[in-house]
Amino acid sequence: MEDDVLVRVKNLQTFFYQNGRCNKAVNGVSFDIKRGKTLCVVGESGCGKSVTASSIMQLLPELSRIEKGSEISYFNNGKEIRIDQQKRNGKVMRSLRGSDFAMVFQDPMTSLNPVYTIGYQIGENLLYHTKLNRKQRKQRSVDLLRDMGIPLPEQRAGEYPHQFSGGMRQRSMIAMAMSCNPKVLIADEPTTALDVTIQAQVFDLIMKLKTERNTAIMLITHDMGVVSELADDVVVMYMGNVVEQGTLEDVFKRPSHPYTVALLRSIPVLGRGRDQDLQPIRGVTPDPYDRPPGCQFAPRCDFFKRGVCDSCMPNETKISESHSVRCWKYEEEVNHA
Ligand SMILES: Nc1ncnc2c1ncn2[C@@H]1O[C@H](COP(=O)(O)OP(=O)(O)OP(=O)(O)O)[C@@H](O)[C@H]1O
Repeated sequence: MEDDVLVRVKNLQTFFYQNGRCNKAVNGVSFDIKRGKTLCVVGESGCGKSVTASSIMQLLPELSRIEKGSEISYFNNGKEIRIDQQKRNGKVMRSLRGSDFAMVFQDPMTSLNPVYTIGYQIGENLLYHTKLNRKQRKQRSVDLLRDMGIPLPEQRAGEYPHQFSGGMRQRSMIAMAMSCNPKVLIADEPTTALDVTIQAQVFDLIMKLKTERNTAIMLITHDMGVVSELADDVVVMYMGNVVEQGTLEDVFKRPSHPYTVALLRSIPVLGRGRDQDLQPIRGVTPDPYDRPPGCQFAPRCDFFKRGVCDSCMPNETKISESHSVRCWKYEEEVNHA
């Protein structure tokens, strides 16, 4: 095992069961989260980004289940901790969450408790995961708020979430997440509720943590512009599958899955010039409870389409050491090479 892999997700399948129907929300997802790297997971709404993150943190919504055959391995000083996904080893996960792995959610107001001060809420995480006494916890909470760029941290630590602006709440959430120096920070659309300038400040902060503390970042976004600025590695998801993954250069310079190509053509990307011709992706995503049997993107694919695409799901094919694609075009090329 390479030393820099901190989380390895292999064939993750997380399904929802409702009224006798099944939604294969995450269906065979594999990737690594590596020390000091930013992995951006990108794809349109409902493709399974958040459910993948919740599966890694073992914080799944009701009605969902991680299926047999799924593997998530956590690495601590090179030692592998594998959680039995069926038994969900709560005690081990609780000790990992907050100390080794932390998560920042889309809307800080849903994660912050309105009746406790910000300082108290940061201190609570320290209480569970460190041996610091009350005074030390208080001091560390103030230091963390200062590190996150919150002015007058001594005073702010004694204030309540409603007294903070949206950007400051998100910074406090990051302070809370970083309180025990986690090795992995999962940020699920952390700037959705913020305006553009504050978004940039929050991303700057996350990137500072990556460089200064060598934290591994898994950043979930639907914004290819953000990906192009921040990612080292990119995972592109569509309807529960990883359709393409590779380094930033692989995915942006040599996009290979028809969905990635369409996604890049449909959004303005910095550096491509003013005359870029934007083309929306035709069609809509299918009903997640009634998915097509073959490639999930086949009904909308304009670039490459064979009969097999409608009937069978392609496997992931490696097209270079760092770059893989789930598309029949590449599977056929590799098999016939
Ligand atoms: N609590 C839930 N109950 C039922 N179905 C859910 C729940 N959460 C997610 N799903 C379903 O799981 C699938 C994946 O959803 P997920 O939230 O992971 O998508 P996403 O890519 O994160 O989208 P967004 O960018 O909108 O957050 C979708 O089909 C969604 O409807």
